[in-house]
Amino acid sequence: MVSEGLSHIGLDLTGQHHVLCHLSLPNLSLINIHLLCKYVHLVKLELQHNNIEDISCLNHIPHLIYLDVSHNEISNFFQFQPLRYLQVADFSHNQIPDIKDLAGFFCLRKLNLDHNCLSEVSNLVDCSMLTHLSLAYNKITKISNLGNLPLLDLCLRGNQLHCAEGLEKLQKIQVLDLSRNCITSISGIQNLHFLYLINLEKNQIMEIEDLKYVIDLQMLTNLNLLDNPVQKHHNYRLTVIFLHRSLSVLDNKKVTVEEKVSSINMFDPPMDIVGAKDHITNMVLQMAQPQVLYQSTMPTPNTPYPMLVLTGPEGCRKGDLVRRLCQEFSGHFGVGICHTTRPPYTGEKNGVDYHFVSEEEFQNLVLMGKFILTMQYGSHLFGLTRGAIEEVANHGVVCCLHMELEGIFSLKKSCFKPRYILLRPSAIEKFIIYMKNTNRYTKSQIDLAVQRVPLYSKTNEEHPGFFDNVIPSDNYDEAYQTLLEIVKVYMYVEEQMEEAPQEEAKEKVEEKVREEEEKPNEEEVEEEKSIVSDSSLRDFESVEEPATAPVESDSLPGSTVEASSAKDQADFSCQKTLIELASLRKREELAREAIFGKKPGLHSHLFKQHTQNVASAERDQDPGTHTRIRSSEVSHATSPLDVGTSLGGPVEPLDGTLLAQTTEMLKDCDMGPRPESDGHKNREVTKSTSSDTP
Ligand SMILES: Nc1ncnc2c1ncn2[C@@H]1O[C@H](COP(=O)(O)OP(=O)(O)OP(=O)(O)O)[C@@H](O)[C@H]1O
Repeated sequence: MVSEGLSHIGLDLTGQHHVLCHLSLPNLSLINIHLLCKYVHLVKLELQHNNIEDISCLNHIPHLIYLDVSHNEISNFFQFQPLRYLQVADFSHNQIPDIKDLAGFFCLRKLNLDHNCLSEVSNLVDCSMLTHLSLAYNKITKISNLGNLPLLDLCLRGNQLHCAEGLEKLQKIQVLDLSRNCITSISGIQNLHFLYLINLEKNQIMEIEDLKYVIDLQMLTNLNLLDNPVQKHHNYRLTVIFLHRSLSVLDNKKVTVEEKVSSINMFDPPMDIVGAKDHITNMVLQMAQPQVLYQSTMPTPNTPYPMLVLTGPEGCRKGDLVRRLCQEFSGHFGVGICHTTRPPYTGEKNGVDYHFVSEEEFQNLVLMGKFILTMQYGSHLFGLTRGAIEEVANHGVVCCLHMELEGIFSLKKSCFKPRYILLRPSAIEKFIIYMKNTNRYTKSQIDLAVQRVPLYSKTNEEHPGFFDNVIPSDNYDEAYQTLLEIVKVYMYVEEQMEEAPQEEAKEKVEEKVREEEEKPNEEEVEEEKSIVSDSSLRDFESVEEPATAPVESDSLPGSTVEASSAKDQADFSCQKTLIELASLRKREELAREAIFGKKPGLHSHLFKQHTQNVASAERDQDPGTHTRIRSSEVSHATSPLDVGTSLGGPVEPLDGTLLAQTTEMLKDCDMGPRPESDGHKNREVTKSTSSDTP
């Protein structure tokens, strides 16, 4: 029987004789193997699935490298002289109650003691070559005595462990199987940085929180938490995938790219996703409501309603800056008052600083589709309603707002095209001191604000042009002065802010325009020349209209895609003669007056560019180089037209052509106002209007 099991000819230790060095005798019901004492040259011995109890004959086989005595009846583990060359030993499926001293087994690399009766791990610390140890299905209750074995692979499956403590020093370990135990906490594995596979199937891990110990394991790609209570958690899989970005297999199932993206979008969505979601939500809710035509903010195809938005981390005093600007230049700017669920700070007034509402009220407003954007900041909700902007626009002034970055990402998706100014604290220490000194902010608020400072800088770096300007916010007064300079340029308000001289200049221009209208056609070219040379006119039109390409005029006014910002228009507007500009401006004013039903106020001068569509439709291009204004153009503007007013004020004369164009434009977009005016602030129309479209 033995001779049949022998194989593999090799040299004996002297190197002079050939010997058969492998012996395999499995499944033979062997009980006594004493005979093997004579086979001293064996290096590999396989005796699995027999009935062997005594293996002391191994004392006589000193060169053994591989030994498999699994599935026998051995209870005296390693009761033989140390086999100093033994590398692989399989003693699984026996009845071994404890591990004897293995100090002499210098070369032992793999030891399998599965399915025995071990209640603890012991006597292995001297196995300085041991890389694979399997102790599955024993009765081990505690991981101990593993010292700093160079283990790469440890299996403790099917024992009675309650925790993972005791593994801390196994710094090289790569594969850890702790499945089928009663483990509730995996504390102890957090520093095993080479782990790439952890099997925790069928344990008692309850909370996602318990997984914090694996979060820092950068090499971990395969985690099995099957049959743990934690799996019942809402969004369990995406949560784990999010917490551990390098996982490629979770619960024996491949982690897909879609899951990775979804998990990030769910738990740490990029700002543009947050903005887009917020925008879509608000738009869908808005569309479920009867549609309203907002007149005051209604952009022409090329001219957006002017708005100014200050952003930056909480505590950079953007709110104060907005309020100060609007107070000092109330004729030009008005604060758009947002809603919030946060309680008012000392001195804050409802309806002035915010509309302070309860969470329930806020949610109701959300469901009513009132908001253009919402965001949760800290534990409070903030939101900007369409009405808040309209309120300011009705006064014919620029709407000023302040908000966090998420708000901007959402607002950028809307039809509004504000100017965005970033207030950036560069001296963080000073920023913190200011926040502390106000006694307004809690520590966590300060921490959050400080933590978000880099977010703004990063957005500014990664999205060039995202903010129109960046102002250091370290010094409040300097920041205000810089802001003033900037808004003058943006909003064309320099003249109006400095008032008298510009007003005069404006009047002069208007006078010239009137004169122009009254003059016979043939004199126009001459007159144009004289007006161009008028320096006061040049002052009034101090900002040049940039050169351009034609613009598509069939865009949906106010649509997310089409409404172009004043900034964008710089690229599209025509080079016009000064007289033409003056005329256009005049006619634009008249059109506005008709729509608003009142003098439009200064903000019509705050538009950065002018309605090129109107211009191209209205002007009569001379075959020569000059553009002529038909005298009829302006005189038509005096024909009275009965249009319902948003404010119920007197109806001003309107240029019929322009109104027809506007109505046509609205019709094109399926959003024409109802013929009968209801005299209310806003009129309902049947379809989506100038408000945002998702
Ligand atoms: N509708 C909104 N959308 C997004 N963010 C908003 C909105 N309204 C206010 N915020 C922002 O929420 C944050 C908290 O508002 P809060 O009024 O408490 O700030 P603050 O202490 O006055 O900050 P700051 O000094 O920067 O004005 C601020 O950054 C504010 O700009």
